[in-house]
Amino acid sequence: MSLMLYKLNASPPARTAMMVCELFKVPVKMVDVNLSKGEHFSPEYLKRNPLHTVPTLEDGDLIITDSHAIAMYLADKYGKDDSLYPKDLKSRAIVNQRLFFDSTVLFSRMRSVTVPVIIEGCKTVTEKQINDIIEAYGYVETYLSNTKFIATNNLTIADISAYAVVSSLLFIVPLDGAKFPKTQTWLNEMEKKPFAQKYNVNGAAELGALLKEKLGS
Ligand SMILES: N[C@@H](CCC(=O)N[C@@H](CS)C(=O)NCC(=O)O)C(=O)O
Repeated sequence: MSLMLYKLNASPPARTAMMVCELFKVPVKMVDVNLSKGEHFSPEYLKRNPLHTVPTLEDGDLIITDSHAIAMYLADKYGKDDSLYPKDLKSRAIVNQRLFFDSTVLFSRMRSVTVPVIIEGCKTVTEKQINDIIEAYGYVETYLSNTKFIATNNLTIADISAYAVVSSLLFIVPLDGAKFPKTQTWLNEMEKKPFAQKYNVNGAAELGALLKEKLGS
């Protein structure tokens, strides 16, 4: 039986889940949830996910409602080896930390812009929001100065989730490649990957266009 992934292409966490499904060749049926039509507030969707967010993964009677938890679960269930989500205790702890960094720093700084602009009709991005995003780029740069990828010297699921968000943040604050050269190189490398071409590039551009339209810029 195939799994169900409820998603929206413009959503960075949904794109993380989509890319992870692609990487692990998960037998999944992807279903669009149109947030602008309020489909995430339908009684059926709220029953599935009381947080009314995308992505939501359904695997039989198991429902997971966070992209990071989805990535961890799919890696454990479908990973052929442990390279994308190491089993070694210390490496796994670092990957987990970077996933939580994505959730609590990168994505939360993105959401602090997208909610007011897309949902509440705010027409400006404040200097504080811009500085917070630049600070977040600095954290990514520091991580990438210590290892080739964001958590270890190999690609892991932490790169997928951070990439989905950073490639979207660029539409709010372009990356200064001279100031953040490791981040620029990492982004370029990530963008070339087939899973990114298939499930990230267009969705990020869609979000960028939506932000531009809402900001009237
Ligand atoms: N921590 C969650 C965040 C998911 C999230 O906030 N998704 C946004 C779209 S990018 C959403 O569904 N927003 C609709 C809402 O909050 O009502 C994850 O990583 O999956």
